Amino acid sequence: MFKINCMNAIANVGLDLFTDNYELVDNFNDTNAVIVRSSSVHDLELPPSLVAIARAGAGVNNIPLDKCAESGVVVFNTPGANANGVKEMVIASLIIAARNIVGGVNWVNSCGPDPEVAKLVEKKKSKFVGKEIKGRKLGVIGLGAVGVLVANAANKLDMEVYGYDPFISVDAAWNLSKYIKHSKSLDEIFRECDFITVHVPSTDETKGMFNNETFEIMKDGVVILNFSRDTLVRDEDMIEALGSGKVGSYVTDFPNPMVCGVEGVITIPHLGASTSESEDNCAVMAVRQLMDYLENGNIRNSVNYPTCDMGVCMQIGRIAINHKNIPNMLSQFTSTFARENINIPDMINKSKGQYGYTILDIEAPATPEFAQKLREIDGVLKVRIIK
Ligand SMILES: NC(=O)c1ccc[n+]([C@@H]2O[C@H](COP(=O)([O-])OP(=O)(O)OC[C@H]3O[C@@H](n4cnc5c(N)ncnc54)[C@H](O)[C@@H]3O)[C@@H](O)[C@H]2O)c1
Ligand SMILES: O=C(O)[C@H](O)COP(=O)(O)O
Repeated sequence: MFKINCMNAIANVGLDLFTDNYELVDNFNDTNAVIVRSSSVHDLELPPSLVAIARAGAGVNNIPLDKCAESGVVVFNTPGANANGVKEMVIASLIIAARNIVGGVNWVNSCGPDPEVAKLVEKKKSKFVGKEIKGRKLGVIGLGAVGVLVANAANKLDMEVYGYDPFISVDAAWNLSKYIKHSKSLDEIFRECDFITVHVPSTDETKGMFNNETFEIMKDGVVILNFSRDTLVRDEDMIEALGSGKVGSYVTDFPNPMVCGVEGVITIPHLGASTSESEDNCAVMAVRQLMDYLENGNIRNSVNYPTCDMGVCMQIGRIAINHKNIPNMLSQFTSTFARENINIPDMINKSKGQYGYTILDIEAPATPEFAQKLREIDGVLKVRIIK
């Protein structure tokens, strides 16, 4: 029986995939696997029973990836599963910002049940004249699952779209419309664009990429959309840039005490992926990946361990080993079985950065004694008996 702890509400269509061999538990401390959305895992002690964390979503900055890898805990995410939800929100936000819709709606609401409201609206609506997005320049920073969809959709709305992503994947490049201008530098995006939307992960490299220096390069009145993470923007610099008119409007999906209520900021309560479709997609993908890992040892869409797929075990036994990516691991694993005269008809060994993963199918039952011998090898982080 596998114990699963959901740290956030996860869509039933995903949870319903769990068979009788799974139990949903409230306690993080003796769970085998966790499903999480944006709750932070950083300050939690990882229990020895924990083997995997599935992020039902894209961003994994709420999970201590290295600490997990070091404890043999595989972290998964669900690439692309919520991208359409975010794309639609970005397109809505482009128009909301260009047309001062929030300002107009707030003003009408402030009129209360005034019997003259219809007349008043016609008299005062000129205060809320906006601009159309057609023909205006949009810069898309990060052309992954979300960025590509945003770039293509904005192009179909007749915007002139510039895209920047020095690490673009082959798949993303294939999916990108030929009408997107390829920017080779961030400066080009900053210099040329009327609207800039950012779709990169929060990392040490992307942290604070919107700051006084980069605002300096931008056009006056530029509109910035942030559906990635608040860490990408240096808030004090943003507030200054809004005050001086350098930035015309800042739409962010990540309210924090610095930007909430500041004039020119449109704060959305992290709703980019909050659609029933995105929630369902993420839940189904997260649960399928977890089940394949728990039942077969296979890894798909992990952010801290390599992709590794041996299908379903057709041999008598299977053992999965999370370990450091260092010399001599494999020979130590195979000799553990050779000493007992046990054949290994199939195996796979993959690595990602500092970490490695090996699945061994053996012609004998995988016993706790074997597992213990493997655990004692230097560099081994976790050993699981799959079958
Ligand atoms: N607001 C929401 O609800 C919501 C939903 C989904 C994702 N997100 C955020 O958006 C981010 C992107 O999501 P995604 O699904 O497109 O992820 P993704 O991994 O598919 O795409 C990220 C892209 O950013 C690129 N990139 C990385 N560093 C870069 C840099 N320095 N400059 C330019 N490009 C860079 C990568 O090459 C990749 O193509 C996530 O990491 C998450 O933080 C937010
Ligand atoms: O990174 C993501 O996938 C988004 O920020 C969505 O987060 P959520 O699952 O908490 O809505």
